[in-house]
Amino acid sequence: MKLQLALDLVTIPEGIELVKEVEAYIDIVEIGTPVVINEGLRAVKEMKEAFPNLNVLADLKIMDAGGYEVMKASEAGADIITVLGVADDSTIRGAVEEAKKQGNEIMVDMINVKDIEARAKEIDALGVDYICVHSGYDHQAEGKNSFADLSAIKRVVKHAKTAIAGGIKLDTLPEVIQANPDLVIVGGGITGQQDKKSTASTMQQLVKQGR
Ligand SMILES: O=C([C@H](O)CO)[C@H](O)[C@H](O)COP(=O)(O)O
Repeated sequence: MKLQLALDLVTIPEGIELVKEVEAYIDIVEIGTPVVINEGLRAVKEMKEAFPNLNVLADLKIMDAGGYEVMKASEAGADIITVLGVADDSTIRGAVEEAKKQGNEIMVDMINVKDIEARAKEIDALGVDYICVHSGYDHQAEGKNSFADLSAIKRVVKHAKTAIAGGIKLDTLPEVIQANPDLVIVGGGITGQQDKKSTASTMQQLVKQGR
């Protein structure tokens, strides 16, 4: 099981400073959608240059032009790129094809997918690398989480790795780990803490106890 840090509400220099603090405790650093909107793919490039040994995920949440957008993110240095589960199969196929060419990985974000189990089964057959259940900021504001969705995809996904994101904090991490995802994604649960280093370190220890 691995830990991904999501950077959403920071500038590039703030993100780099933050990763310096917790680099030893994370496996993947995510350039969040708001950062890509504010700063462009330059944020991916600068993060990869600053931390060549970390995997960098570009959270583009691709909805169309899968192949083209994966190509641009790959040029910027992304190792993993996100595509939406609600996108058309042709978009996901294009993204997978391009990522394979570039030696990168595709994560499908299941945010707002209504029939999680059925769609996860279809997406798994498209050859993606990760399927991620996700309660976004707006769902979190309504008190929702994705813990049940994680169990649902674990029942049907046979090939892809599974991931979970959305409002995960130190106190809810043990429940997440029990469901045994391959990857846990944490944003505010680390970036919003006073002591980011010790929070990330404790989270890493818990995640490592999972498989
Ligand atoms: O993808 C995300 C969200 O849609 C905003 O871009 C976040 O990276 C994801 O939710 C993880 O962040 P936290 O919810 O703060 O843990």
